[in-house]
Amino acid sequence: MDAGGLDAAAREALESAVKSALAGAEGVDEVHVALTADKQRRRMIAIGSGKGGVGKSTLAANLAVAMARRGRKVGLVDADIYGPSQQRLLKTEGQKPTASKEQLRPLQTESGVALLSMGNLVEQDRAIAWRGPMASGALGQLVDADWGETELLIVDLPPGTGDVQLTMIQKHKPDGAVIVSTPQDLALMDATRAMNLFNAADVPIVGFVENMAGYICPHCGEMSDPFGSGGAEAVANQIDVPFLGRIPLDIAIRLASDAGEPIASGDDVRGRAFDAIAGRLEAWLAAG
Ligand SMILES: Nc1ncnc2c1ncn2[C@@H]1O[C@H](COP(=O)(O)OP(=O)(O)OP(=O)(O)O)[C@@H](O)[C@H]1O
Repeated sequence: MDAGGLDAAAREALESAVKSALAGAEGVDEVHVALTADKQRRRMIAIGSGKGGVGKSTLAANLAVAMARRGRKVGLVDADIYGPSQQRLLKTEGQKPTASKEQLRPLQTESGVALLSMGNLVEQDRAIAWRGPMASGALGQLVDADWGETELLIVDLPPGTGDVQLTMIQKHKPDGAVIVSTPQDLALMDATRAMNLFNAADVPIVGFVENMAGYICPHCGEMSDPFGSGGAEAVANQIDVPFLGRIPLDIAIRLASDAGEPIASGDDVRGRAFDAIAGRLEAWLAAG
């Protein structure tokens, strides 16, 4: 009996339903139920943004960690080939992935997420001045690595909507895309452009995330809105894409990232906003 996709409680319920249905049937002395789970296909979710610095890498790292904490086998590809940062966010600076049969083996991070970042493959602080085809080739090696049991691959795309991004999206065809934006109008225009890029490649949009939505003062805890708030949700509603959640601008989020321990990996309440988005992504994956 295939129990793929069922959690422990649902498996138990299925098992006892089968047992009670067969109990007492003629010729049946004992009932043994064997449940198998088909190997789940790997799903790839791209995290994109219309422009740089809006928190795409922060979201990618925290979402990966939050999904891993929800029991998923998660891998993270830092496709931001020109400015990789995941090696820092997931504390693997200085580590080098190994390779077998010409396939890279991802690094295992303390946060439970497998990682491949260009930042672990090229010398630190050396600008990567690659042309498009070389960048695409490098990305291919990261995506087609030996991801083993990984069920969910999160891809942190380079910022913007240029050729490199388009080639990546067309070639590797993610199952869905999450778009990050800050609340200002200009950033939102860029986010809409990013959405069009995915639409052009027939990649479904999982939804929009608004980052740096309100500033929480570390001294008094009061919230203010330096960049405004609610813009991404309004745009998402206007263009009829789901709104996945809002992350406040909070110094604790940056400090945790800089320390290589994404805030979603601990018990800090400020990690909950990422977990809520992970819950929505989980629901999207379950529906697809
Ligand atoms: N919600 C937040 N609160 C506080 N700081 C944040 C938040 N989100 C991101 N940051 C910080 O803002 C900076 C930019 O974030 P990040 O690197 O994630 O952006 P990005 O969109 O991936 O940028 P890039 O274009 O360089 O790839 C980082 O220093 C990060 O720690």
